[in-house]
Amino acid sequence: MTPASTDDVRDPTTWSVEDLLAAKHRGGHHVTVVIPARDEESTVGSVVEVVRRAWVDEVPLVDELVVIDSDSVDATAERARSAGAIVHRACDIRPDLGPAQGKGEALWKALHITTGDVLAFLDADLIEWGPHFVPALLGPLLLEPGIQLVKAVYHRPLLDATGREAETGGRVTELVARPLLALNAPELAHIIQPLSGEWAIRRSAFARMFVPVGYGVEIAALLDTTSAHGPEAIAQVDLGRRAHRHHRHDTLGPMAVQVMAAVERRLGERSAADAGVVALQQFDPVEGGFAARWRQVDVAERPPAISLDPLAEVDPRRQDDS
Ligand SMILES: O=c1ccn([C@@H]2O[C@H](COP(=O)(O)OP(=O)(O)O[C@H]3O[C@H](CO)[C@@H](O)[C@H](O)[C@H]3O)[C@@H](O)[C@H]2O)c(=O)[nH]1
Ligand SMILES: O=C(O)[C@H](O)COP(=O)(O)O
Repeated sequence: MTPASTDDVRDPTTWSVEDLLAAKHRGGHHVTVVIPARDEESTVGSVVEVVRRAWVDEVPLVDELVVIDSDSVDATAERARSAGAIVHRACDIRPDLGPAQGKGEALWKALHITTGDVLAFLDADLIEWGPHFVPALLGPLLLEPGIQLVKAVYHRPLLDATGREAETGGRVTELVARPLLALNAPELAHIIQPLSGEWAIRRSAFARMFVPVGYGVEIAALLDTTSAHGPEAIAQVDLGRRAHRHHRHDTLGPMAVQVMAAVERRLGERSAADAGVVALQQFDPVEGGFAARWRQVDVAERPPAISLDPLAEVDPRRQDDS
């Protein structure tokens, strides 16, 4: 097997926390970590706590730690707040813009209430991971001015019900995202985890993008960064190993639709996605045949945040300077 030797995969052990703090100070950067969370009461508290202890309390690398509560019906918000995060409900941010639900919506809404010029995203369902994720994701943005987007690379096991490693995970990655990139954007085929939920981006770049409200947000950010800045503006960082909660196969269908719709939009193709909602029909085996089950999959996109709020691209601490 060829090792992950693509030239752009950074080894985060080659920079120190002192290097990052110095670069952050020199560049006048303000760093925000955003954790989107929908019904993650069992894990969000520990994700917040680990980041807060390491990078807010002990080392001043992260200036703002925010959880966007994405329509949770469990105790996600309470757990995140008591672990030390600032918590906003996605639906309470700019309610004048109308309702939408999904992971991309949570990240897009974060643009309207956060202050960092550098944004790092972490999923809230992480099981195996570590505090090193944060400085690793931030490194290329703080140390290399030409980098706009940083994607995490990791070994991602598929865990069975007992937590045992059954095989390699990333089912939508392998069956949908990677084939789509091979067909339509071969200049991104070297991205090892195109759908990784752990990524970092400059506010100025993210605020200029159309953002799919659902799980299309990662592939859209990759394609849009490439269109605006070229593939060389994307760095990958090796984070080691990461495990998360797995979806059932049938709930990955809507995720796949959202990833495909985001790519189709960027190819300028007309498709069912133009309607904003795609009806996905799935089938359950029942006695004597199959029962159809319909899922309405939201493939809408939010416009660039700066088109609604010109200040969304500016670190709000600096707005008074102008
Ligand atoms: O409506 C939603 C759905 C999910 N999430 C949160 O988003 C993160 C990732 O969601 P999850 O359902 O765990 O996604 P994965 O199955 O892990 O999907 C992978 O692939 C997706 C498709 O590209 C990415 O968006 C994910 O970040 C990436 O981890 C988690 O913190 C969720 O709580 C929301 O905030 N709102
Ligand atoms: O990123 C993906 O491909 C999906 O989230 C599925 O991941 P999993 O197969 O590791 O659960």
